[in-house]
Amino acid sequence: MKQLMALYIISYIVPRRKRRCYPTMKTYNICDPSSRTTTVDLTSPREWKQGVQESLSEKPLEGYLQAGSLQHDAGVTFLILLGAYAWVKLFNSLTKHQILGQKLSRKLVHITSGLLFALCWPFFSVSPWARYLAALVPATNGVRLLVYGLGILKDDGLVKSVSREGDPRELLRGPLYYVMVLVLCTVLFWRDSPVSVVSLAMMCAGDGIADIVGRRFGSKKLPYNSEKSWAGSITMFLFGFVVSLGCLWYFSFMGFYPFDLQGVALQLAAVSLAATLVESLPITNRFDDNLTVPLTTVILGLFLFPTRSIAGVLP
Ligand SMILES: C/C(=C\COP(=O)(O)O)CCC[C@H](C)CCC[C@H](C)CCCC(C)C
Ligand SMILES: Nc1ccn([C@@H]2O[C@H](COP(=O)(O)OP(=O)(O)O)[C@@H](O)[C@H]2O)c(=O)n1
Repeated sequence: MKQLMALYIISYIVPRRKRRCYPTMKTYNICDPSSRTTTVDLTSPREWKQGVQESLSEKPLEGYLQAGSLQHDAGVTFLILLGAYAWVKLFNSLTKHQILGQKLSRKLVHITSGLLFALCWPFFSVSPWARYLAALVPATNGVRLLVYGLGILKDDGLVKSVSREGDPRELLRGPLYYVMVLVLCTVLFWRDSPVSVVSLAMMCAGDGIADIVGRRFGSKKLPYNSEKSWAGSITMFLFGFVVSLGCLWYFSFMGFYPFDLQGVALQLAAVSLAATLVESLPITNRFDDNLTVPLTTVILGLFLFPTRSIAGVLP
């Protein structure tokens, strides 16, 4: 019985539509249900950009899953909301049983939550409202952070797993900005552009690992910022680059845009370097990293990566 339930859930989550297939190699094919295929030879960043524009210029498949889309997407949203609640609860339990320290717990939630959320995007249908249903997940968590951060309700477990010192008002800064960025990246860029996942990878993985490594191994401070260290910044650059690359590969594997290592490596390195430099600046007291890092990535990413639309509207 349990196996049947598991099979039903998995079959429910993975959209019942033919995935676009981009083999992770020099060329990729767009194979959509009308069995039209386009093969573009990707040998340079320009070709990669042209290839992505062409693949993204395909009209969303009309009528595909339209009938079942809303139910499908609502079901996926509900499952992710449950997952989000359980994920934070898990870290609350690890902190409560002193398996994880509060600071490390917060950073691991910081690194994993947004990435796991973005990795669920392919399970939504091609419907135009999918992104808005998906955005309900971070938006709901934002309301939760507001309610507990303002002290309207109390949840010591939530506060302990996402705050540094256990002060509920901490939820109204970093964590709240974090979920706001998730909402904006979901609604504005969704699966239409690499900018969304690269921005989340830099905010979640890059900025998150900088804290963990920097606190432990950051004895050599930066010349222009005694609060930040070479170890933290170098790790942010490298980990942010690798996780961004992994996210692009994943979305290519799931059929959303082609992946060409040669085509994206330089762009990703530039974005990761820019985000790392901004994060290292002595401005954290006035501008939270959870805003400056994704903002830097989006601005540079819009110039470097092809974007089919912003907020679902052709530019
Ligand atoms: C602790 C967090 C940010 C703090 O950042 P910083 O100030 O230390 O730089 C992250 C807060 C996460 C939030 C409470 C929960 C977000 C859940 C997410 C939208 C969905 C995750 C779903 C997935 C399936 C686990
Ligand atoms: N580039 C960096 C970033 C953080 N860190 C370390 O991590 C701590 C927290 O960094 P942060 O203020 O950016 O933390 P969040 O604002 O990301 O939560 C810093 O006080 C440093 O000890 C570092 O050494 N180098």
